[in-house]
Amino acid sequence: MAFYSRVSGSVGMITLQNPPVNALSAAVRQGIVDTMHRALSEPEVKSVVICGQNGKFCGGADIREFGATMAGPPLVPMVHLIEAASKPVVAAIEGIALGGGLELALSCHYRIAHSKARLGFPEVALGLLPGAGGTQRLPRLVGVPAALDLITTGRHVTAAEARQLGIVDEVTELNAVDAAVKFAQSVAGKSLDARRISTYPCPRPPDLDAIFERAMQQVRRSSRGAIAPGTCVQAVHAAVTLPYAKGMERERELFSVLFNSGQARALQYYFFAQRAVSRWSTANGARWDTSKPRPVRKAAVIGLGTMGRGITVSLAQAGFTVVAVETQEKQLSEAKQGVSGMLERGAKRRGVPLAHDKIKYSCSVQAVADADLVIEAVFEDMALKKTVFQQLSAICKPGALLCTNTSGLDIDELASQTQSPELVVGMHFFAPAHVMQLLEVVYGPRSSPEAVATAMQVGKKMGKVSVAVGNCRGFVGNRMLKQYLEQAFFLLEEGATPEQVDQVLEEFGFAMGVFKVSDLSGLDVGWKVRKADGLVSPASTGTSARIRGGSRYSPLGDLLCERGRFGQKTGKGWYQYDKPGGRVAKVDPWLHGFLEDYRAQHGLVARRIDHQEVLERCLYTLINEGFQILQDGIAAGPEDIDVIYVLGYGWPRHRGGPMFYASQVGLDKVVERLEHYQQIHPDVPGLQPSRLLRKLAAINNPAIHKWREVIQKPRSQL
Ligand SMILES: CC/C=C\CC(=O)SCCNC(=O)CCNC(=O)[C@H](O)C(C)(C)COP(=O)(O)OP(=O)(O)OC[C@H]1O[C@@H](n2cnc3c(N)ncnc32)[C@H](O)[C@@H]1OP(=O)(O)O
Repeated sequence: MAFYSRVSGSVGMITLQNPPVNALSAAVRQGIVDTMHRALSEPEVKSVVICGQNGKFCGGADIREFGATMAGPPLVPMVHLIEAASKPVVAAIEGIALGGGLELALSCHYRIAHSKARLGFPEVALGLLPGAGGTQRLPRLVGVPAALDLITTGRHVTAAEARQLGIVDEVTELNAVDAAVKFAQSVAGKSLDARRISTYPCPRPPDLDAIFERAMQQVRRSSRGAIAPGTCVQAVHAAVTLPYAKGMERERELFSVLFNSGQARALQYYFFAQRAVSRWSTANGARWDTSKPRPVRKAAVIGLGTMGRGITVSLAQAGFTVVAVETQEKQLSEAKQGVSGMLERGAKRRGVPLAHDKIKYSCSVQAVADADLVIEAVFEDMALKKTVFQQLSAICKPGALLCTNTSGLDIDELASQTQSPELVVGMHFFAPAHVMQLLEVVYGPRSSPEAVATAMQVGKKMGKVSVAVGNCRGFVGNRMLKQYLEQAFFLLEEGATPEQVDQVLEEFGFAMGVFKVSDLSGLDVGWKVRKADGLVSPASTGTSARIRGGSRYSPLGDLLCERGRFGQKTGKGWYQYDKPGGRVAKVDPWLHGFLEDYRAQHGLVARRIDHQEVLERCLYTLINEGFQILQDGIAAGPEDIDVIYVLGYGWPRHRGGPMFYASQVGLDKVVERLEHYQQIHPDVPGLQPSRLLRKLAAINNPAIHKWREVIQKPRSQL
């Protein structure tokens, strides 16, 4: 709602009240309309201030209402009522003015912002455009290039930048509501003719066509199939080419297309999914609201390879004191240089102070003795990790949390090397660890709720989106990825090429196809793991080179590694590069010949594989494993999986994540297609639909938020 009060005798004050962000729900919109009428009808009131309760102006339209039937007064007539008011209306912007909140502010005649406020049009991230006049008013106020930038990227601007752009009239370090009241008194009775943004002509720079062409090219490059950014450009174009009223009609038409799109539904689902994962729960019943984290001031990192360096930087930037350990002098000195460079670049980019003094380097593991939390980031080798955990258990102070950055090894096996297995958890960062937002916090059967809560809290302080997951080979992300990779290899055996598979996946919206990613991360990484698992050679002589444990296996990746083709780092992998370390993937005729020889050697006849088969086999097996993970209680809900895939594996956000995507395709269709491929490839277990997937499909595809009711709680692992 919005409540009305009178301050200093002549100022009508309208306060938005809808915690936590004063979103414009039906009740708030109704409240604004009612209180505006009241302020305009009271003769003593000479001017009006609109503000938000609890230091937040307004977070925009109430996203929770988007799925429901529209109730209450619509936003557009509401903002027109304010702009047309005969008394000056001043927006007092504290905290945030986002989306519909900024549109509300732009309909006011003046805007006063607190210096810490952030303003923006983030609708594009929800698959929308600013549909309450934002696309028509902003270009009139700040010009076309700045409006295109803000509306198509959704970026938030500081109060200082908003002042520079002309979005706000004044910035104050003091109480913005008090400042707005004073300001409102000072403009009472003044003409409002020059203050109604909708009456401004839209600036027309001479190179207008080129500006729009560039904007379209830019969004096409960055949007990977998302429709909202390009539609935002079209709406701003209408502001330049049409009179205001017609521009508003065009904005409404374009908004309606987006609002009713599957992409908007996916992005809005994802918005809430990303917030839902912080309310974690584990298979044995521990929960975010009943588990208290331990205080962590001093952290330590063991092993300063690529991952360890990124983790060190991220911890230091988050304000932790860090002990960084690398036992070899030479590697330690290289790591120091590497970390310093990363910190300097980070400080420059983010305009924050350098965090060098937060880090102490050492060659000795003893240096971590008084750390509250230690993250082991040595090579992915169980024997080595076990030794490190035995050492840590002997050295660290009682109560210290011992974490491993393994990307898939057994957390419980590591915990069993220590005297306090309840204090062992996985903290699986994604490369580059100081950039990537995702953190899988992996609890073993013996990890205490307090240990999970502490790792989740540390991740949050590091600016990560932390997702709590159970302990199994590959956890959530890499376990699902295995199925996806496997299908991609099988498709090559059957007649596809890496570029064909990648093109299909990139058209779907992945930033890079599976083979390009594999070249980027290094083919040798998976090879080492497969070797350690004893997969690289057939179990016994006489067993087919393409069978392991009775199931189909493709040795293609192993064969490339045996030839020294590790991807970008060696200049050759699934593609060729102009030099080792080169970035531009080029089709490699050698690889095509190699695939032909391989097929001939194994009696495989290449066939034409269409787009649909590539997509279905790669995605549906990955999704199927996701259902198996839910069934096993490794992830608490589909949101956890979707957030992991969007933030860690480049799944296109406008498709919501793999589980949401499956819900949109229809679970019965996913089952049907998996069964179809399973009949053709009975030796591929990943094509066998999981029990949970079948169960959900059989009860008529319940909405994704209902799945948790069907997922059986696995028995406690404790
Ligand atoms: C005609 C249509 C015209 C306009 C369309 C729009 O206005 S669309 C909405 C545009 N606004 C946004 O996109 C803002 C979205 N919110 C945010 O970016 C952040 O929440 C925000 C406001 C920067 C605050 O961030 P913070 O990290 O402090 O908190 P958190 O994100 O965890 O949010 C706290 C809870 O508030 C809920 N919430 C936030 N914004 C909205 C909203 N616009 N509508 C409804 N609910 C919102 C959020 O879900 C959190 O609640 P939770 O229960 O944890 O999910």
